[in-house]
Amino acid sequence: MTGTSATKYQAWKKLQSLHSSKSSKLVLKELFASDPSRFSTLSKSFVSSSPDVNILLDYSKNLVDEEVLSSLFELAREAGVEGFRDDMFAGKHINTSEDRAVLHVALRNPPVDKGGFKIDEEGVDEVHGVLAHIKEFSDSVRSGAWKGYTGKAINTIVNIGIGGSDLGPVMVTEALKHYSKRDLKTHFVSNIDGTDLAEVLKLCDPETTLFIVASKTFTTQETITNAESAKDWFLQTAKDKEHVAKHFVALSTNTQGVTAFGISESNMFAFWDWVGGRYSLWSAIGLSIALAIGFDNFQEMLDGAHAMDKHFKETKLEDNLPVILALVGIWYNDFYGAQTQALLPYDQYMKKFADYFQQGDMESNGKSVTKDGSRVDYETGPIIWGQSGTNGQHAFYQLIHQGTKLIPCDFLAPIETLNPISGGKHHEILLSNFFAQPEALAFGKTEEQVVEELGAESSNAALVKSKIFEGNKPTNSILFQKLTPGTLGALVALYEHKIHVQGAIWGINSYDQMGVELGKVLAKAILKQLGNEKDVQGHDSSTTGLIHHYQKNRK
Ligand SMILES: O=P(O)(O)OC[C@H]1O[C@H](O)[C@H](O)[C@@H](O)[C@@H]1O
Repeated sequence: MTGTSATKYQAWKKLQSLHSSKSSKLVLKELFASDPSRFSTLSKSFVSSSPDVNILLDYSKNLVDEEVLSSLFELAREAGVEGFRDDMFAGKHINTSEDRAVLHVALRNPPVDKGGFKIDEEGVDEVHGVLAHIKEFSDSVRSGAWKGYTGKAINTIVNIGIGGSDLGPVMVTEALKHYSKRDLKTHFVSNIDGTDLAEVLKLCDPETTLFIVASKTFTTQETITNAESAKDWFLQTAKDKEHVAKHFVALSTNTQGVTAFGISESNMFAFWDWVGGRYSLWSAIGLSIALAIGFDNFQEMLDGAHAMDKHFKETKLEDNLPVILALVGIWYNDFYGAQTQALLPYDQYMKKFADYFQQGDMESNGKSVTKDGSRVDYETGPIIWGQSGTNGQHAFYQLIHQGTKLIPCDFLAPIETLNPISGGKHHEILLSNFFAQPEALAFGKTEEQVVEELGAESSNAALVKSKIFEGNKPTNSILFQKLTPGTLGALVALYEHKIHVQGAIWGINSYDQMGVELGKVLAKAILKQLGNEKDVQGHDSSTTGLIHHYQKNRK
């Protein structure tokens, strides 16, 4: 079961020996040549009718054969992935270090009599009440019924939050911009750097701006400081503290912190400790999303995620999309030594998708001890990076094609564009690139092809070498129908569950984030010492030197 060191599994040992014995033979060109049905065998669909979602995962361009794949599925079984998944859905406290359930799936779960899972955990029965509150509030702001202190409707939303209280809403409001109410501007302030807030405030009118203070703990220094400064800015004009109620709402699990800040409980949208920050966009933290795209679209996103939850929970491992993504990822991460994983959406609306999963994946699986406290002797979470195609092609793809590093890539694209301008010409060009890149990465270009192409110039041996593409670079291609709220919900849930499966196999706790604490504690101690050179105590000479340099040179 999870908590076990992954190297102890028989299947892990088998995969190690398979890697040594056959990795040189896993050549995509040959694998495809010897099996004309490779695509149909190694591609799987996820289809939902309500909401309408259709996602095809083609994983045939991976360095795997039947034996490797079946050993990977054996690994998942041996590691107890199915039981661990069921424990999550049942509300067991799988976040062991914090003794918490992990129930982002409950946030998008319909009522049990409408086909939802039965989940027993305190707070789960409050989920639909909070959603109703989100609906009521977002409807009233969007319709103009909610008035600011001078009687004007709200036309600007500022979400103040950081990490999971920022990245999800930022990514989704961008991804679903097509569905948004354009006369309601949405801004996000996260950084403690005063520039972030100052630049956003320049775009705001206190009479028509609504601030959402989003913080699970309501203790996060950046968020509370930004929220206090926003309140001061607001009161410079509004004067009376009573007016705060019309312009500030809070999203939090900490009622006491919220009321101490001056926001009344009726303007607070609650969630629960079993919602991890990086899994919280489905909760009250999604209020800015509901405001931007309307509650019905927000609900459709939840429904799309729930459809993926059902797929993950009920589909056998071999046909289970999150499991497949997780296992091929482990193959490269732990046996080929790949350090990173690129997410490359060929959809401009999804330009923040990789940024979002940097926190989603790296904060979840950036761990080096197992749940039972042993140091792992294998690699855990990959470095996640990427950006929208085709921009990436003109920036970093050179290294993916011809560099020395193995970079597994996920390509994602919609079949239908939401903006078929110029008769759909742009989309055809975009998709031709989406098809071409994985093909080029897999099959490359041989020396013979280069020589033939170069003709007379082929006597220049260095030129020939520089134009060879070795190929055999692995990719997944994910083709979905259209970027609807339901589809986005399903895609995000797909990657969430991929992270869960990988964490289960590595035996680590994907649901705490102890690694972000130390820097915060040190910063608080340093903040107290910044006033006076004499107070700078207890640091190494580098840190002391840097602080003194700052103190001597500040104006
Ligand atoms: O929502 P908050 O409590 O303000 O937390 C915001 C963020 O704080 C930390 O950085 C955590 O590592 C993140 O997981 C969390 O999302």
